[in-house]
Amino acid sequence: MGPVNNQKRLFLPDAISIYVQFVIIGSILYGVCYVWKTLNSERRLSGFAVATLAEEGLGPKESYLKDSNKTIAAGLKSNSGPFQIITGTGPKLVLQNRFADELRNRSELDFNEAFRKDFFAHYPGFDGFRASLDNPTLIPSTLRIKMTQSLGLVTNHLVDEATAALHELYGENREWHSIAVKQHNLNFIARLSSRVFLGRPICRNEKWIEIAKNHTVSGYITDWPAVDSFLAARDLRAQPFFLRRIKHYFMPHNKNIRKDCSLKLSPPLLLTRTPERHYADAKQIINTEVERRKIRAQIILASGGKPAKVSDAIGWMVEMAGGKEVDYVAAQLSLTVASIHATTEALTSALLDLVTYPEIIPSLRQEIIEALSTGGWSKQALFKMKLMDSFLKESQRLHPVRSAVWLQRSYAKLLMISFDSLVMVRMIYHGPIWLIYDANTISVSMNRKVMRRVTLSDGTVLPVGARLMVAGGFRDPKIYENPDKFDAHRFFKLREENPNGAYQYVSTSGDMFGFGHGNHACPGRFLASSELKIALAHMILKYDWKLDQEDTMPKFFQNETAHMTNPGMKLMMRRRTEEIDLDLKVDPDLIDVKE
Ligand code: HEM
Repeated sequence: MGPVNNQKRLFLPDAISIYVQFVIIGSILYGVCYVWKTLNSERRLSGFAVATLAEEGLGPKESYLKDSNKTIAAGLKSNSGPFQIITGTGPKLVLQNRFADELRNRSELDFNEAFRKDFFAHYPGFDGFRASLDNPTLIPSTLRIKMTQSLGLVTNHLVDEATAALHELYGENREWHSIAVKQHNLNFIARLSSRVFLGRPICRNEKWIEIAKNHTVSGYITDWPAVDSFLAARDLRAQPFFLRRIKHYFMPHNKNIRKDCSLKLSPPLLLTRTPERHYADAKQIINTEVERRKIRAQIILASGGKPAKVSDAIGWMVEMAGGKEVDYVAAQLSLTVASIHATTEALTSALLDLVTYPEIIPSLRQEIIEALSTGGWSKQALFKMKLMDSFLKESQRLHPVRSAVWLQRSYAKLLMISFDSLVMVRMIYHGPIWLIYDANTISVSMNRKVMRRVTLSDGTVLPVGARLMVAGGFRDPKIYENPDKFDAHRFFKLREENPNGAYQYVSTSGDMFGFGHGNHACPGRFLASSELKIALAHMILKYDWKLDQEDTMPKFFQNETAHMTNPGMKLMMRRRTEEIDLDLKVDPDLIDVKE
């Protein structure tokens, strides 16, 4: 009898132990399932035309990656009903603007799920995106219920912070000088937002401000700071899906957002992640503050007093969570992702409009003076700034974060921008290319995923699993007279003719949804409006602004369907003497506000 072979086999050679065979076969099966699942989700949707820039010899995916807006514009021109575009993460439906109202409150459509795939929430480093996806209702409901109720209280805190931050960030220089305006604005908005999210002293803690900015808005394209987590996601989308899982370890923006997130071996030989740096640092700062507050509240209660009314998001979230286990650190990071980038963009676009149309400055100054002269800062004073409201809405109409067409009034030089400077900011890989704005730009919003089948009024069936977006009517000549003209008074006049609140900055409608529309419309827009009005009131009364004629770089860039102001853009400014005193004389915690 020969030797007995005790080694059991599956399909692999005897020499490989049964356990290793299980691992190998399991991995192969996992790989096959992953490829099958992904291929399935990237398959085109049957029954919907595919938009493509065929006249430029491009296929659907190349068309979208080269110029998403032109591709969408082409689709809208040649289709009267919904059609699909082929993005880096598979097909998406584009619906004509007439469907916006019909879809706005459909419970079959999910907002968060629309982003899960595009923002790689399951990859290391994308913690900010993951936090909002994992707990989709806490933040919107905290903002909708608690923050909106406390806007009066918040106003004084924002004014207090604006006064301190403006002096530190923009300075007192009375000579004309040039500044990289977006970077200043980013710091300014990070300070204001952090005051509302975390209160004092954290909003002035340099480490926290760095986290708040870097988690959403850091990184570099050549020498220009940009939005790291957004760029990391964008780079990944441009990769073939089967390489993403490996390549993300080596891609620059992905490496940045994963900083300190190194792999290490721990028993029993499992690969684990060390905590993400932003998260670990934020946890230390926020937990210390939560402890400090608990102790203060205990002392006040013990002495028979009543703790003060909560005026920031830490307190509101605790109240909303009602004792449930919540990761407040992840929630704070998620708030910064949702708010700081968009509000910085809005402020920077508004300043650009201000220097491009300086004739509006005297009227804005006059309105601020009148609004504040009868009772100082309050929610009501902000409401009285109706021209400012209209100016902000017009700025958003022409430059929504999700899209815009830049009216090149004073920028003839831009048209001569050299090919070289575009190449300088051309994206690595075959990813999207930054562009200066052109008239083909189309605004899209209302990103949703179909969770249950939806039949539209025209009979079109939206299949389960499809992701969709709706085209806006921001420049529709049937809705807006001279739609390409910047008219700071446009919404002021419309508001006078229709006093139903429809034309306020924070109102959304089926054609103009810079803040989205329907049950997922931006719940932070009321805060954004207050922040922007307070910031601009200070900036307009305390400083003169003008274009920097030396700065010939493009003012806006396009990245897929998102649009952003140039992070390197420069403006000229100098300190002036304000007509009225804008600064609070009393600690906002001591001002009694009736909401
Ligand atoms: C000017 C600044 C801002 C703009 C232009 C903006 C724009 C938007 C847009 C377009 C959406 C999608 C809505 C939809 O698809 O219907 C959205 C959602 C959201 N925004 Fe904003 N936003 C701004 C500021 C803020 C701020 C300051 C916060 C936080 C305080 C915030 C928190 C959110 C949240 C949590 C959502 C998700 C809502 C949900 O899940 O239902 N945003 N925003």
